[in-house]
Amino acid sequence: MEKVSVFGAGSWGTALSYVLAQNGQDLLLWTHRSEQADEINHQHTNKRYLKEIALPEALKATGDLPLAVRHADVFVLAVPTKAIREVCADIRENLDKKALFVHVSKGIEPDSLKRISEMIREEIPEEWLEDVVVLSGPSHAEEVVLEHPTTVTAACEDTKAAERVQDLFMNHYFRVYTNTDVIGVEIGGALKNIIALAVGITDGLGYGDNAKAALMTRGLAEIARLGVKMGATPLTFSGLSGVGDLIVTCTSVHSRNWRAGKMLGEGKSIDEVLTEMGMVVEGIRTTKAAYQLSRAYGVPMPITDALYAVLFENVSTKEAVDRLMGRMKKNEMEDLINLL
Ligand SMILES: NC(=O)C1=CN([C@@H]2O[C@H](COP(=O)(O)OP(=O)(O)OC[C@H]3O[C@@H](n4cnc5c(N)ncnc54)[C@H](OP(=O)(O)O)[C@@H]3O)[C@@H](O)[C@H]2O)C=CC1
Ligand SMILES: O=C(CO)COP(=O)(O)O
Repeated sequence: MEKVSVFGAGSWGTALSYVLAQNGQDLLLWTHRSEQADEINHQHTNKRYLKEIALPEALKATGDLPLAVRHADVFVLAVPTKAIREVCADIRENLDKKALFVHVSKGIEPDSLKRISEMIREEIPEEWLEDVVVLSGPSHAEEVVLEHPTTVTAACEDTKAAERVQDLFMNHYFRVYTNTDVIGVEIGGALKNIIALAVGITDGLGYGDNAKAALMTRGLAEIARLGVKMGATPLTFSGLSGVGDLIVTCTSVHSRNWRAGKMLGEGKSIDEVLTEMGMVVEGIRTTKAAYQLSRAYGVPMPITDALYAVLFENVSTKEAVDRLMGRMKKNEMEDLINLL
């Protein structure tokens, strides 16, 4: 049994706490809302994020961040990318021992263009940081808490650290693999949200499965192109955190990114979509970061460019699709050959 604190009690932090509590880990879930901690401790629900799901009684929550830091040797960060630095800074203020940091968020920071493991390493002094492991893959919280079979990957250059995380989470419905390609796993997990937004848009516009397959296939090509230029292993993109997560996010009604895209395609504004969603839609900020990354690395990313134009340049969704279809002709394998 390990002492684990999860930071962030949204859908994913709560679902992962469900798994950890069921696995018999000594688990504490931190939320910045103390009334939510009360609900989890006394009613064993987190209705705002997971509706009527009954949480295990062993899943204890707190609104006291210093207590959560003192409690554990393993910290699981489950807040949106935008909140990672703030939560790390609060943890840092209370640290007095080394800890293993696990992050489960899927995004890239615009402007700095940092991946989340890089942000954590910038915020937590080396003397307190045992290592950083990323846990990622096709895994909607709503299905994990129903104990439906789910597979993810734990990535760290140090295989032993990845295996420790594998042992923490693995059970009969939550299967965890390991991987040493942190860059590939983080890039795949973050950038699939862009493609899910784009697929949602085409669904909202009334286009069919041909458009969906086109975006998923060419989306994976542009994600891999960028990822490999950044140092990822090409094969990672055919794994759980690559094509696996791309499939689940582009095809599931649970995906906030897909749902947001669909509403945009139906003609709603970004503000209307975000208000209606009430949960994080990571792909919006990540589109900005990926647009910047494509320029920084000199990698063409036409789908990202089209979505950027919709989100930040007021181009209509229909016009963005027409621009994508009207691009110059090319050989399908042209850039992919270089990945081998
Ligand atoms: N949901 C899923 O199935 C999966 C999500 N992920 C990733 O996990 C990450 C978290 O997503 P998810 O749980 O779904 O998001 P949600 O929107 O469901 O929840 C986010 C949680 O973080 C809290 N939060 C936001 N900002 C802060 C802050 N500054 N300090 C403390 N807490 C904060 C929110 O609090 P409040 O209630 O006050 O807003 C909320 O509890 C994302 O990067 C997502 O891509 C990965 C795999 C699966
Ligand atoms: O990453 C996810 C599933 O693996 C969740 O995707 P959404 O954030 O689009 O809901």
